[in-house]
Amino acid sequence: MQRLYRNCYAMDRKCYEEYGLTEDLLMEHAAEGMARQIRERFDAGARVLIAAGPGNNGADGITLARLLQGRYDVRLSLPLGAKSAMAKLQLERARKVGVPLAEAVEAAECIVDALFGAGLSRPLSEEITALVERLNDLEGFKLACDIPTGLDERGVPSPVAFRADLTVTMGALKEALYLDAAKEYVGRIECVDLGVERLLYEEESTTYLLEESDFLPPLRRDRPSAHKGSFGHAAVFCGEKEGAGILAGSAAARFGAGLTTLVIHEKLSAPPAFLMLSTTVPPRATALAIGMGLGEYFEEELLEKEVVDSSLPVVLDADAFAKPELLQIVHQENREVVITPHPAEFARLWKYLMKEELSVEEIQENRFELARRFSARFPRIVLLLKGANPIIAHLGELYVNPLGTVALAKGGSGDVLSGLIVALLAQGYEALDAAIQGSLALALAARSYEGADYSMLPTDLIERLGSLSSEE
Ligand SMILES: NC(=O)C1=CN([C@@H]2O[C@H](COP(=O)(O)OP(=O)(O)OC[C@H]3O[C@@H](n4cnc5c(N)ncnc54)[C@H](O)[C@@H]3O)[C@@H](O)[C@H]2O)[C@@H](O)CC1
Repeated sequence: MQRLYRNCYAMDRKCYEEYGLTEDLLMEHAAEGMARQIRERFDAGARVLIAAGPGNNGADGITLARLLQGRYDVRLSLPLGAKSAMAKLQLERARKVGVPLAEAVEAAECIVDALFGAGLSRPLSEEITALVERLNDLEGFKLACDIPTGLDERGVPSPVAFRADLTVTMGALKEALYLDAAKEYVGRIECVDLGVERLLYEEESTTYLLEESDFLPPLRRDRPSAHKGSFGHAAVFCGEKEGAGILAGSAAARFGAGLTTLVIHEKLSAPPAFLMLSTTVPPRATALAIGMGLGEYFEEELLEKEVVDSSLPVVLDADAFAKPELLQIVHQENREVVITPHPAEFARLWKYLMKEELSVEEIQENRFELARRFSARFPRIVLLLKGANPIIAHLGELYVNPLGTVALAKGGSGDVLSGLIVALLAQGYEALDAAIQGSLALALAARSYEGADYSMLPTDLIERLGSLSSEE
């Protein structure tokens, strides 16, 4: 797990005030971090085009030009000149070592975007937009300095933003790089130390980035005398769209629940043989999941009695967010509760609980902030806000999972996720751990799928659950 920050200003200040470092020193490390990435990828003589802006992001780029000059065929483009004091100083140094200025943007094996970073404060002009488009159209490897040009401090992209293969970010990881929309632009992300170890640079944070190594597969069955009752009993409500409930139930069984029952309204056509059926929650159930394909089958009274009045850990998903009777659960703060809305469902939930209308676009642009606000209002509830980079919120802390792939963009992935979470709740995991591990398992299962990304089925995910490891 790594820490994420809204910005690095306070930590930069600490470097100056407490550690006696200078801006110059920090910048040298920033540029050296980029140079290292380039040296690892390109032989001497390769052409490197660096587009540098007027501020300190540009100054990082100009410093990089100096570091590479002599070994590479460097071209430095300064479309807006050098304006900050550091940019001017770095340009003077770059000139002295003979860095050539590019008249126009020209083809290169490596293209570095150092136009704007953390300081982007207004929309890109037409001239810069056209420049970024030209850079995007070039064929070479694309490296963004700190933050791709065009992403604002939240990570919201301008209509045109630099599309990087690699973003080398300075000092610490920023939330903006992990907004869903930013995933189109950032490419791989590497963080560079700025003259002190990251441990000394970083301050406390309440936001974390999940990594592959955080995944712990469900407990192995290492007690030979154990029986099915030792691994919990997941009860999954299976409603109108019965496929959703069957997927969730199958995922729960595959992810280790000792018993899984589909709670149904009437007979199912052909449930998998390993799932049991019941019209009520079995008395020995240890966790519930409800909402996936639920529709209108179940009477309100039954839901109240079997789900709301129960104290069992519960996952609420999909249609559950359209049922006020089920949403009472969000106020049951002594219960293990995981809610897994996608942005449109979160909008509906927000309106109901917070009495405020939000569009899906507003939610997507402010995912971190809204997840924080939700958690401040309902601290005990575990929120898993779905998206390209799902955010899990609990007690004011956020956990971001960047590991999922676009292969998951298919109906049924969310049903599998609910199944994973309820399987872990049934086995006794706390809600936060169940949400984190379920989310990681889903992402790792998708990454281990070898077919074309458009072809993955939810059942492919379920198949892979038995062989997941964090080394994948
Ligand atoms: N301690 C530090 O401050 C460090 C800063 N570093 C670099 O400095 C960057 C931040 O530098 P700055 O704060 O100077 O910010 P930027 O260089 O990102 O941009 C600020 C400059 O661009 C102008 N500007 C903003 N939006 C514009 C727009 N749409 N069109 C035209 N001009 C626009 C501003 O007026 C200002 O002159 C970081 O992203 C990072 O690359 C690194 O060198 C590490 C240390």
